[in-house]
Amino acid sequence: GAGSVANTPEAGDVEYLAPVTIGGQTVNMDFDSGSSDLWVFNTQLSLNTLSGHMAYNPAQSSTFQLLPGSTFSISYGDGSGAAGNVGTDTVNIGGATVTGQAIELATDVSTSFVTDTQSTGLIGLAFSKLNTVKPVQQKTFFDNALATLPEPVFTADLRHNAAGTYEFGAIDSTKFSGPLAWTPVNTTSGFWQFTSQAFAVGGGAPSTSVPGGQAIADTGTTLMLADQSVVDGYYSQVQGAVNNATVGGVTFPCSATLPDLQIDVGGTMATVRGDDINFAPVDQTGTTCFGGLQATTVQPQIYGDIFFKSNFVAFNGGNNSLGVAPH
Ligand SMILES: CN(C)c1ccc(C(=O)NN)cc1
Repeated sequence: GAGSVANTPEAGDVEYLAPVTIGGQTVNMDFDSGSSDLWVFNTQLSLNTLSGHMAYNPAQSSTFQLLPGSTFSISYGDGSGAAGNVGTDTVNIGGATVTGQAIELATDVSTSFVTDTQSTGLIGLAFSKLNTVKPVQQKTFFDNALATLPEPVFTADLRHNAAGTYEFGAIDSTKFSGPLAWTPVNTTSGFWQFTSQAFAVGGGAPSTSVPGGQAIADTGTTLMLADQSVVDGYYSQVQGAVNNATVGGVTFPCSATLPDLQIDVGGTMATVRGDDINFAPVDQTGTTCFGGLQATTVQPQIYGDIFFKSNFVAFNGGNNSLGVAPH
């Protein structure tokens, strides 16, 4: 059946957590459409590492089974990562249930995961070809659930500083305005990748072509990382915007009025609200603010939570497409 859970932004909308029940144990996890491993903090980790975290205890689950000899090791775009061993258990997300789901048990996690005490791990929702388990690659929760879901979809409804929803198996049309604009997904990279070749600022004339012209929909990335041409074009319209090497990206006066960004998603222009591009102050005085839109020098571009705060997104694993609408 379908399943729906509330998600909650951590402070500053840095990441969005939602409850997942594994072998009867409910933990909060980071739903990540930009990776394909489900890994958890668990009782194998040291007490120091576990301090402040919830943890999954396989010994307390009557349905846990170890996968002997299986290991995982994952690293993310920001240099963070985790590694460990693997078992299977029953996973239930708001009623959507999978038995025999690969549960990757971290025995090593990088610092940023240790300090992020509200998160018990990640649930990867990209394509299973990116899963890192060896010797036998494992499937994502969504892949395993596909055949049993009423509709082969999951949806992300992320909001600024407010509860939203992750839903499996249904599209709740009360969560967005107007029709969903559907775009085909190129699954070759293993990401939810689509064509994004143009942009406009504050309703101005659309740009011509953005180099590379590809982007992925990634709920596990906080910001929106776009080609330099998009970043330059956008911030040229923001008084006082500068590339601030010290803080590592574009900043502007917190008093600036930020224009909306229109960005191509498979041929339809989606809007990212200017307010959501004012990400956070960089100093205690709240004078200088850090942009939610930043540059990436690599392709594809990464449309993270900044994009999702203005756009409801449906991920269709039946025909490999993305549906986008303002919310
Ligand atoms: C350190 N943490 C919480 C991360 C979580 C997710 C990611 C990521 O790139 N997801 N697509 C990176 C880091």
